[in-house]
Amino acid sequence: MATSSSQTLRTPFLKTPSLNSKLPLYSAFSVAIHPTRRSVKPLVVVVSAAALGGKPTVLVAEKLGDAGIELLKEFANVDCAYNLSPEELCTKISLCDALIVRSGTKVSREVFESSAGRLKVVGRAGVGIDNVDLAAATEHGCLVVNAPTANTVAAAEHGIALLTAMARNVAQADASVKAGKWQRNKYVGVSVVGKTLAVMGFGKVGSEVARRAKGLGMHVIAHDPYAPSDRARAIGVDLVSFDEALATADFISLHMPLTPATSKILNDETFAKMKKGVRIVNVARGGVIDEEALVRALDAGIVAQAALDVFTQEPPPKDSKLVQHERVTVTPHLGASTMEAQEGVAIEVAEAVVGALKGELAATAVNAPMVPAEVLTELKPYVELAEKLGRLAVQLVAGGSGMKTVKVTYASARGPDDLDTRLLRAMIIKGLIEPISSVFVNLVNADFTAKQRGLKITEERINLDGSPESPLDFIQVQIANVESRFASSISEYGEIKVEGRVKDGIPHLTKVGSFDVDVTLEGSIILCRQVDQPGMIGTVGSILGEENVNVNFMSVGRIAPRKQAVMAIGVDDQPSKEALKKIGDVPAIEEFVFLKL
Ligand SMILES: NC(=O)c1ccc[n+]([C@@H]2O[C@H](COP(=O)([O-])OP(=O)(O)OC[C@H]3O[C@@H](n4cnc5c(N)ncnc54)[C@H](O)[C@@H]3O)[C@@H](O)[C@H]2O)c1
Ligand SMILES: O=C(O)[C@H](O)COP(=O)(O)O
Repeated sequence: MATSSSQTLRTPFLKTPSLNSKLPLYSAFSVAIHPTRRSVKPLVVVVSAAALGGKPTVLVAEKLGDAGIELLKEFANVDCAYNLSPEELCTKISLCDALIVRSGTKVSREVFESSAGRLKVVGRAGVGIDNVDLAAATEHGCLVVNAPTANTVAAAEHGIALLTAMARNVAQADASVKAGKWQRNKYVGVSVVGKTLAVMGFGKVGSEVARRAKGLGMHVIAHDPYAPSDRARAIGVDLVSFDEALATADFISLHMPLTPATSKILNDETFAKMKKGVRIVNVARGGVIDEEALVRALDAGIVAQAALDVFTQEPPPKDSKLVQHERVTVTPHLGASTMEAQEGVAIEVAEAVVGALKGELAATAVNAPMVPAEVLTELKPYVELAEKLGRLAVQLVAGGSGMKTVKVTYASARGPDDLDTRLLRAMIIKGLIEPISSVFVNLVNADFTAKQRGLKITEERINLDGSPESPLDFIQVQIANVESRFASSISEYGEIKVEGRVKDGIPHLTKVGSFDVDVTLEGSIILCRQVDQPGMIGTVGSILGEENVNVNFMSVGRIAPRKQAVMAIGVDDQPSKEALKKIGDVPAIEEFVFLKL
């Protein structure tokens, strides 16, 4: 195998722009850490900032706390339009960059389709995102953020309020007194002290309910297949199986999300496993209970009482047997409705939406992978390198040869667990796909978009010896089974190959095919293969100079002196067709290609 050497020529008149100034808006990012989260896990969000030319427009489709509206107004045009029909929402959305909702608005696939790519972020001013079609959001590259912490206490307090109100028949007795009656014997309640409460779903709300219930003197158990046992131990709660929870609880309080696995998790079969006379509280989601089965369980005396804040259909039908049931206490989805919680979620969601529109990280993104802040800071220049290598590689593919398999190699001295490559992979996919399609690719939809286009991305690591100071030594992108517009970019194994490194914080192209080169990945690049001979740099340089095209970097990689060489020229401006033709006409130049970054 021929070895190649390289010589680098940096034009002295060129000043190196700062990395940030070179970052395109659509890939700009920074770090945000949510201050109130127990484990701080910022998320990377790479969001189009197409709207940043002017002020973006945020549609607020449900009542949001004033503090959140004020925050949004500092950055965006805010359109507050409540009670929109699904059709009105679809019409309006095409003019909006962001949408903020609570649980009352269905953000369906049609909404994303109607936005025609303009909608970049959906903010859910609360926890549950079951009213947002997450798959459709991801497919459309739309980030979904929520406000996961600010209403936790409100929901837990409401759960406790319902539990105690139910136990003492407060709502029924209140209605009775207002109807002019005085029924002291009818409304004898039950005490909660010493009773067993099963908290189903031991997350944020569930654990706060458990804490409060312990304060009421209840014996608290919990079922949650994913909850850490040390959190339960710290609160003095035993984690038990689903069946054990059902069989031993006097009260059951539901706090799991509505997912395919939890849908109608309380049904005829599971009610039959409960202790006779059990009391049920639901401030999670209506859909976790089979509501007809609950009516049957109430009528059969299995369930003594239920207190419900949430329903399968909201608002529930007026003649709902469940709502009208004498032993059922209901509230209209008020769990998060305290002054404090609404101000909190408004600020939490407004900050996340504004940040996402600016292309920053969102700590509360629900459809983008997590990348810890420190990893992100380190990877920043490599993120740019990854995207540009993808852009270069795809432009080398000859038209009509298709692109099915891409292999990415990361060479690093870091241990395998010490390098998170998801962000890099997403940026390579962005670089590969955007130049050949109208699809906007970001961290949210990169893997999906690649899969949809039948593009198989395989990743490999080369473990290097030496100091693991920098996260990566080089990144290599290879496209297999294609022809190239620049034959010299085909490696000895028959694939298009480009390789790059970060030098002094700047991404460089360091290999094309089997040729070593060295050119900064700024502006655009001309690659020429020529017979190595004196005067070539000058000849091509003066053709570009005559055209007033600024050359920012040049390097020549050659197999051996006076044999074939690849010259890589970084240019700030796009040369005219005539200039490119003149370069092609230089007798010693065997092939050349112009690549836009
Ligand atoms: N009524 C309201 O106004 C109101 C307010 C806030 C939250 N909520 C709802 O309360 C629920 C909990 O919210 P959160 O903030 O505590 O969420 P969370 O994500 O912090 O907690 C949910 C917990 O449920 C667990 N879980 C998942 N699947 C489960 C299963 N099959 N069985 C048992 N546990 C399971 C998870 O492991 C997690 O610990 C959500 O449905 C949310 O939408 C309602
Ligand atoms: O999931 C939530 O945060 C609660 O159900 C609150 O919903 P809301 O914002 O519609 O009150």
